[in-house]
Amino acid sequence: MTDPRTPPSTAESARPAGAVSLAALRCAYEQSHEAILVADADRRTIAVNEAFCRLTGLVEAELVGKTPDFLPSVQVLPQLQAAITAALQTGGFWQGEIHGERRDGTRFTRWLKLAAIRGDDGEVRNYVANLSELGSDKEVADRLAYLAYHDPLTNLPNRLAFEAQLAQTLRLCERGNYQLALMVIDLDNFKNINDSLGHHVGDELLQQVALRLRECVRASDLVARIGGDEFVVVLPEIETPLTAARVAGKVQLNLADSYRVTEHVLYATPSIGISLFPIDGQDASTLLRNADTAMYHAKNAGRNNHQFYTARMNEAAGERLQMENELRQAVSGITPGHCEFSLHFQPQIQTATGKVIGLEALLRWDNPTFGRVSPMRFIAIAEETGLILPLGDWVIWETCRLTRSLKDQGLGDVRVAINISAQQLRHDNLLLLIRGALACYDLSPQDIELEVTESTAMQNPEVTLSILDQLAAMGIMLAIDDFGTGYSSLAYLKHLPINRLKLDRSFVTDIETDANDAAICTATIALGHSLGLELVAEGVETEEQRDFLARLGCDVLQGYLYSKPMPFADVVAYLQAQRIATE
Ligand SMILES: Nc1nc2c(ncn2[C@@H]2O[C@@H]3COP(=O)(O)O[C@H]4[C@@H](O)[C@H](n5cnc6c(=O)[nH]c(N)nc65)O[C@@H]4COP(=O)(O)O[C@H]3[C@H]2O)c(=O)[nH]1
Repeated sequence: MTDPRTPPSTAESARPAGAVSLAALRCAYEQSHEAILVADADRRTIAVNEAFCRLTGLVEAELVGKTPDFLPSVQVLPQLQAAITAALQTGGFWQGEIHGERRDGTRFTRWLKLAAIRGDDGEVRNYVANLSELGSDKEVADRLAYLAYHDPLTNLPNRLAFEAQLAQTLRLCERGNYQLALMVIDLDNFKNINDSLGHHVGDELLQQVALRLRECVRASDLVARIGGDEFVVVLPEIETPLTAARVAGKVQLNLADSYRVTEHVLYATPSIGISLFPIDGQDASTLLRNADTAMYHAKNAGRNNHQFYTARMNEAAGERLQMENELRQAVSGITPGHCEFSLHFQPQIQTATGKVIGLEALLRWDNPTFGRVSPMRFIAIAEETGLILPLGDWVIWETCRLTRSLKDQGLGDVRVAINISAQQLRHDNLLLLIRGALACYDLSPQDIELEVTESTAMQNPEVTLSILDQLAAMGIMLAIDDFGTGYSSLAYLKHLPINRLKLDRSFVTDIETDANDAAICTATIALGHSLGLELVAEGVETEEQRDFLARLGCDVLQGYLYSKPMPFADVVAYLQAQRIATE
């Protein structure tokens, strides 16, 4: 199959050079029934043929030297204009249906083919626009082929075109004994950007990414968009895997640069998975599956990196599936007598007094097959599968039950913080659920606090704001967790009804040795205070960190220096010991 982006080859390319005179070409151009416009590299009209003048009702003299763009009487929608520009830059060609108006006000519809003509140095010399009637079998076929094989946003080949071209390239590689590399590229953070800044920003970002990707590879390499923020690059005939690694490095570097979209400066680093033909697969679907697996490993390895597929990764994928099944069973098997989940609690200490003023509830999962599984791991799976909703409900009810138990033991002067994930926050029943659990255990809203991560708070700002407003109106304290790791700005946060910022532990860890981290902590504490927020530092492990944070005026400290998260029975003993010590 031919790339539908490729302009149909001219008859000239099949003839010996010089066989067609310029005069003959001029004549063909003049007598063509199709309206033709030729522009220079700055998109200023140089010439139009008679058919063009007939179509538009304009004369050549009115058009020559004129911009904007190719077709003065044709209205091109702004989105279409961006797509045309992107297509001309990436593939040198665009075609599609357009609507225009003649001088007399009547309207016309035509099929436009637009080609960028480049000189030997690769620079654009001219643009040629060709407008033909819709409706001939050939045009309809061209049009359908174009739409079927293109991603309309970036004008890159779509998944269908990619699969067909990859299959064809693989046959050539097989015959020629060549190696081929397939890269799956996923944008880190794209969902965040799309959710928080809107689809139009997301769309434009994807168009810019498509352009940068094309710039990273040769014209003969295939670049396609196969899903929302998922792109693929195929490098045929590579000598060694090192070539693929080099290109991946280049893609990382290029894509990691900032993007300017409307008034926003954005960052969207890539996670890249690479599979190689023939060692990682002989056919398109195996290669794609394996590159995808490698891409997930790149994401887990901290994003913004590339990973080559290895057979070991499939074992890990198998393990991931098994864990998902176990988690599903564990969630559905929660009964009063049997539960693989439990809550641990970590104290929060008031810096000024050294008193325990709060606890953070942290979920634990002990599974017969996997043993104790880190929440970083199983919560990610629970979020991907939707299991976080029933699991999160359980955490809320269990926290309230144990908070009641603390009160009954005379230890009720601490507020207990609960982590809420993005899906829970946006689920209709959250408010009802919290009201129900508080009422059931005879607690007041001030007995608990909800923590949402910075990135959760940034998603769908309008919806988030409305939910947080309702929670705040109930009298529930709200904290932003992992602060400093996401995209938010304090300017946005000041509109949220929050009480606390939790400084991410990655900044606290190196607070004494890393000047940047110290500066971030200092600035965040000062700015947070100026917005009337309380600052909580997470991950305080040493006395030096404690003293440093105390000097900066951090209000509350939490970390191994005071205590690791502990089971409920231990927390009761801990609080009792604290109480005796301070009495
Ligand atoms: N190295 C070090 N680590 C410290 C220190 N102090 C506390 N930590 C750890 O830091 C994490 C703090 O919780 P988080 O930021 O909310 O991060 C939590 C939270 O995002 C998530 N999580 C835990 N429980 C729940 C839950 O019930 N619901 C939801 N949605 N997420 C939860 O899992 C994450 C990890 O939880 P944990 O493994 O319990 O890890 C906890 C805690 O054990 C320290 O001094 N040094």
